[in-house]
Amino acid sequence: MHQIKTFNAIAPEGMERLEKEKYAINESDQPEGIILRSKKLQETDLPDSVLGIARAGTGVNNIPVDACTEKGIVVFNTPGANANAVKELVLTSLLMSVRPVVQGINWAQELTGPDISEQAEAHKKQFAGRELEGKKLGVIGLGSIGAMVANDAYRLGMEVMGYDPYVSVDTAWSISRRVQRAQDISEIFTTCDFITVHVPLQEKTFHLIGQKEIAMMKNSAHLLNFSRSEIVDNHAVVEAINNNELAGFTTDFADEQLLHHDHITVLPHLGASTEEAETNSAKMAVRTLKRFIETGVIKRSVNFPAVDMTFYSPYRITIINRNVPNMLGQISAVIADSGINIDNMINRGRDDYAYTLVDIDESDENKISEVADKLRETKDIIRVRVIKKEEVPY
Ligand SMILES: NC(=O)c1ccc[n+]([C@@H]2O[C@H](COP(=O)([O-])OP(=O)(O)OC[C@H]3O[C@@H](n4cnc5c(N)ncnc54)[C@H](O)[C@@H]3O)[C@@H](O)[C@H]2O)c1
Ligand SMILES: O=C(O)[C@H](O)COP(=O)(O)O
Repeated sequence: MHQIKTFNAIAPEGMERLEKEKYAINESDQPEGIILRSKKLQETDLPDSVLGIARAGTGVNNIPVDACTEKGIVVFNTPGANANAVKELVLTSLLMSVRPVVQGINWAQELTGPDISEQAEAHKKQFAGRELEGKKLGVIGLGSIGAMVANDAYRLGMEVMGYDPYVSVDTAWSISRRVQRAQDISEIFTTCDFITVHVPLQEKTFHLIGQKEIAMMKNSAHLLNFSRSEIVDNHAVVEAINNNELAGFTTDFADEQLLHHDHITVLPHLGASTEEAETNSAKMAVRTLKRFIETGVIKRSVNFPAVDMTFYSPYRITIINRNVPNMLGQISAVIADSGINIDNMINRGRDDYAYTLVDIDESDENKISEVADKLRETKDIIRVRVIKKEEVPY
């Protein structure tokens, strides 16, 4: 039985793909796999049993990824699975930043008397807004979300400029050629009426938008943050808005200093909270983790290379090692010295670590267990796993 632990509510459409005969959910404190959303794993001791962690979502800043890599724990996420949900909320927020819709709705609810309709007509002017058409939107980060926001904002009639020095080839192909490319991030800050940021939280994106960057923006600009709170310096935002140096801010991340401010809208991290996004993310996370547990195949990992090989042999050995010279030679030698024939083998490196799958033409479990122990004793090998090929019913 494979033991899985979950944190946060993971959509049942995903969890039900873990067959009851093979998987036990939240029944052990020694799980092989963890599935979670935004739970901060930094606050949890990870037992040695953990092989893989699947984030049903995109941001992995709630997972101690470097520590996991050192322990040979593979971390996965679900790229793009919730992008449409975030895009729709960003577009909603853009529209709400120019139309005082919520204020109008709340005002209308308070109306009393026999002439409600006349009162509404007489006072509607106070809720007049502006239009997005013809205004310029800057999109920082053209990944799954940024690319969708850029394309759809263009379709709404906005002029759109994007900035992403690391944009992937696939995403670059999906972006409308009418979206202008900024050569430098300052072009976005100095020329745009609306600026939305869609980058991961990393050391180099912490306070990517701070006092200096806000000072470059138009006083009439509106800033949106649906990425992570720490990417924008909220204190600098409040100061700038109070000094009329920035017109407004919408964020998906609650922070006390942002509350009860007329020009600041705070949402309770709702970007990915749609039925569709939760289902997509859960299904993708479960599929990825299940494949890794059952076959050792790695896909969509944020800390190990993608490695796939069809599993034909009776047993597979998976090896995580430091990416240093002659590891493959050592692995092959240990296996050959044990008299085991290698059917197939694949190895990929990523930064300081590498991952190897070795399919062996051997069914003697004692012999396989001995060779696995010898591999574990080899310098620079961090983790070794033996997987028995499961019978696939026809
Ligand atoms: N509010 C929510 O509920 C919600 C939902 C999903 C994702 N997110 C956040 O949004 C982030 C982006 O999500 P995504 O699915 O688009 O991820 P993604 O990985 O597809 O795209 C991120 C993009 O940012 C770019 N980038 C990285 N550093 C940059 C920099 N310094 N300047 C410009 N571009 C840079 C990358 O090249 C990449 O194209 C996630 O990391 C997560 O933190 C929030
Ligand atoms: O990074 C993400 O995917 C989002 O922030 C969604 O987080 P959630 O799964 O906690 O809603």
